[in-house]
Amino acid sequence: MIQFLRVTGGRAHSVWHAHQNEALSRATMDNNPSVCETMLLDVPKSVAPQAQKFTAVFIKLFEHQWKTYEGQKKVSTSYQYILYEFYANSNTHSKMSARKFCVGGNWKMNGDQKSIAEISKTLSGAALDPNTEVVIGCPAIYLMYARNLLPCTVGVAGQNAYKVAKGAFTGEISPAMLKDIGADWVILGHSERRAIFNESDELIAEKAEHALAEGLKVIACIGETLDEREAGKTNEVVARQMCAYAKKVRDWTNVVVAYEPVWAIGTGKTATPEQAQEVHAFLRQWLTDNISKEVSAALRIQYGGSVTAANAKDLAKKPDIDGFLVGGASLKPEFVDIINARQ
Ligand SMILES: O=C[C@H](O)COP(=O)(O)O
Repeated sequence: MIQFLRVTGGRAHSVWHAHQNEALSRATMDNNPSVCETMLLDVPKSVAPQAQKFTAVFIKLFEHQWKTYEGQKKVSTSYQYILYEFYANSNTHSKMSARKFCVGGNWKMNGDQKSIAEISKTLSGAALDPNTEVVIGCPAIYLMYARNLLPCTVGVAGQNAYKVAKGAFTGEISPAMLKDIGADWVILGHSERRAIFNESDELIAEKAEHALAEGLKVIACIGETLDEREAGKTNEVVARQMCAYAKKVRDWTNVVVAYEPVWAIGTGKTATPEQAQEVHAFLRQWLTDNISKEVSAALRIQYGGSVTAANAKDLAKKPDIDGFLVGGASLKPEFVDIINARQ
């Protein structure tokens, strides 16, 4: 991927270079820098759509070049600096985008037909970052309704599913049923299921095993309580929860882990980006040590717990945070900004 982006970036830059003289002379003739800017911005769009993320860098490149062209000085120094920044930026971005950012909205036991229609309208009318995968965890009774209203690019998740396909399990739903009505994901092991409905690590792992076998993708939740954090047991707790999943999950391709510190859920008390990153980095290392380097590099780890539009951007900058699982804010228009946090 890094090599691909280097090549793409390099190719886009070569074409930019080929156009810059013409652009600058046109701008000079017209005495109008915007002519030059328009021409240069067209280059990455036409040559390398994959490199559109670097548009901001091209604007910067243009600005520096224009200033130096006017002043006829330090052209090569600023040019080298900008190129350095361009490639540094490319590498950072490629590392971050190796795992597709994934934002889940967990509506929990909220919503009715009217509010679901409104949220769906907001999401349908918004420009959602195409580099972010979006999944909505909807109450089971509204899943089909939401599926029909949400943009087709948005996945739909059940918030629970039992560990067998069918039978005498009054009140339960199965992964097969979720798939049958168009859901492609299921959220399992949420702390509310663990605390209120007494779901054990083992039951949650069995549910994950069965859901994966039925072809659903799984958001596998983990996270420590406040007491556990204060007792210095955060790593021990999340490792125990991961161990339970690992006993049942053979193929991690369709799994996203959601790290949700229980003390941050619905409390307005978000983990700082540093606190979240620390646990995510621990999980990444745990995956390397206990599963494989490949799984560790590819598995997406979401952060959940009082994520809002105000804190999403800073959290999203952390290298091991690959998305969010959002509760309250996913019911509001600000969910769009959370989806677009990496932009
Ligand atoms: O599944 C989502 C989490 O429980 C976070 O909920 P929250 O964003 O309302 O804190």
